[in-house]
Amino acid sequence: MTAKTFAIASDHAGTELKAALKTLLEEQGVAVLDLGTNGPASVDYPNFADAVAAALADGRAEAGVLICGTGIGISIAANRHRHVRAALCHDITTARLCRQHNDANVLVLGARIVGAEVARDCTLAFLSTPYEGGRHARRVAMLG
Ligand SMILES: O=C(CO)[C@H](O)[C@H](O)[C@H](O)COP(=O)(O)O
Repeated sequence: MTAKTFAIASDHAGTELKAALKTLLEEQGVAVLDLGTNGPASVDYPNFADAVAAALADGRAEAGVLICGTGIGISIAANRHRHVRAALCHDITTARLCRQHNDANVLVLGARIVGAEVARDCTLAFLSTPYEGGRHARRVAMLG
């Protein structure tokens, strides 16, 4: 992943994890565009998936991180956008493989499912793993 700027967003279930991952990304030299939410008030995850998708579409960011309680709802919402390949990851292996095989451009995490350390590992793997291309390129092209 060669992204210089990551867009990051969560619903109310993911604000604490979002803050931790924002710091982690910044420590890795990545600029972070924080698209909310930033408080405990209950919000609707599709709006935050749409915000990250818009940031990718207009070039404000090259990659994203999305967080909700399970990661499921916000993944479904993000993947309705044709330019988004959002991967819900639960471990370092899926975070690595979604980059190598799927050229995922959005990492999705479930804040109520994975612990903070696993989420950090997933983020670092996502950030450091390049897309392999080759046989995967044909398949990824079929997605869009
Ligand atoms: O939509 C979800 C499941 O795919 C997310 O996990 C949400 O964060 C969750 O549904 C929010 O639940 P809450 O009871 O309203 O906090």
